Amino acid sequence: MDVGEKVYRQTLPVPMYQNDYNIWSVLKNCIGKELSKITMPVVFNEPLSFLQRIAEYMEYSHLLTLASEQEDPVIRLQYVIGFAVSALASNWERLGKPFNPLLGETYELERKEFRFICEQVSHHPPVSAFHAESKDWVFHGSIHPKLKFWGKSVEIQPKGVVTVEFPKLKDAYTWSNVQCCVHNLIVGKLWMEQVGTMEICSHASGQRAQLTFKQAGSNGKDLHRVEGFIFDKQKHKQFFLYGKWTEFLKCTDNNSYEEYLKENGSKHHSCNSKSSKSPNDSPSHTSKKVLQKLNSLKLSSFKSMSVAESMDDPTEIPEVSVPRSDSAYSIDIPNSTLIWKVNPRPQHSSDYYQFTEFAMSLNELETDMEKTLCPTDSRLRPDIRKLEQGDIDGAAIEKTRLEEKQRAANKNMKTKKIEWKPRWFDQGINPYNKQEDWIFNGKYWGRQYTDPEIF
Ligand SMILES: CC(C)CCC[C@@H](C)[C@H]1CC[C@H]2[C@@H]3CC=C4C[C@@H](O)CC[C@]4(C)[C@H]3CC[C@]12C
Repeated sequence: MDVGEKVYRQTLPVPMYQNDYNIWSVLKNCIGKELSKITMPVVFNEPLSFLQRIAEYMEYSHLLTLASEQEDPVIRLQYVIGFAVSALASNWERLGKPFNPLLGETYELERKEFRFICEQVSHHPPVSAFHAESKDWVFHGSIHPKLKFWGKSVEIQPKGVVTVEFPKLKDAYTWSNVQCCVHNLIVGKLWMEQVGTMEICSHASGQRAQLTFKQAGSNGKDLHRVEGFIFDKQKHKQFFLYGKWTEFLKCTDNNSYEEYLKENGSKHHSCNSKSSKSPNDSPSHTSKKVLQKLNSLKLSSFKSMSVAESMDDPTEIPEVSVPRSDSAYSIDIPNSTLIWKVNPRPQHSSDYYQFTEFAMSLNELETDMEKTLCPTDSRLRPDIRKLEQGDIDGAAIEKTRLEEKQRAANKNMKTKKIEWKPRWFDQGINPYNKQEDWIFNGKYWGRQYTDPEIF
């Protein structure tokens, strides 16, 4: 470490309260609701706001700096892909629910390499917009998490676009996030996977990468696995990428990969046209046994779920168990380079909501920070602070108070016909892929806040 480099907190004030409540007893009342309307008892929460959770994308931001230093656009693209995959790593085993951000809530993070700001720009539907910048790159986007219940599992689709720009290089990349599935809502131990296809486009070079986040599969052998290709402008496969979003990402040229396939064909034959189709075209089906259980729970709001469509799928793993990844299956293809590797979790992580070291630091009120912090910053939320300190009852009281305060404020605005306007982002169109997006207005760091009182 450099002398004088800032040290951030590496743990929380107290270990978490270990609850053994059944999540289904709460969730059965939430079927069909959107994420911002799901209120769960605070014991299911982790002491972070969803805005802080988005800031966790930044843990491996050095990959963007590395990318900005590359002259070869295809190597640059490799690092951008590494960054996109690395941004998901902190989700591994994180099954606590982050706090729903209040409308107008903000979260800033200033680190040596970058500064980051996130704002809750809409409450119904919930949309969070973020913008990070360093001297070499800009990373921004908006996220609207959409929830879909499938009975024993829930699928969360983080709608929205993310963009990386290298202004000096006049280069830009966009992609959208894959889906996140949480399993075993009714019985068994919760577990999570990221599934779907991620397409990363380089708008300057016309190159494109397609990555498949695989479903664990019937024997769990593909648990957390990511695979895909970089295509050149003529749509020829140029590089093969492989790894796990929880561990690492490697890259090799397509010739080495094909050579490897010829020699090891039967052992490793994924990522053909069949599996590169989104594995999530058919979300997990609900088996008869589970259906019976659901019926016995007499769910009134059950109509909104499509559970009856395909009742038993014999190929499916029983969802009550957590699949184990077959690490022996880890492949190492000749001429590979390691693009990204995960930081190990702190030893005490399981007593602290499975947080990474980076996550542990996010709610820290650093010395003198209060003097400059925007009054709507997540760090100043009393419910999150109380949970972090182990005061479950206090956190619950504060959480209810804040939610009621927000409801009253919304009602008040409605009667006065005032429309909420986010302070730091404007609704606009993404210049690269023309999708709807939220654009940073640049004013936050001037620190002239005209803050609404939300806490
Ligand atoms: C059972 C249900 C209702 C509770 C699940 C709560 C947790 C596990 C859910 C709720 C919202 C989810 C997040 C919503 C959006 C994103 C952005 C995406 O880029 C990575 C995954 C991530 C960060 C999800 C991780 C899992 C998540 C935090």
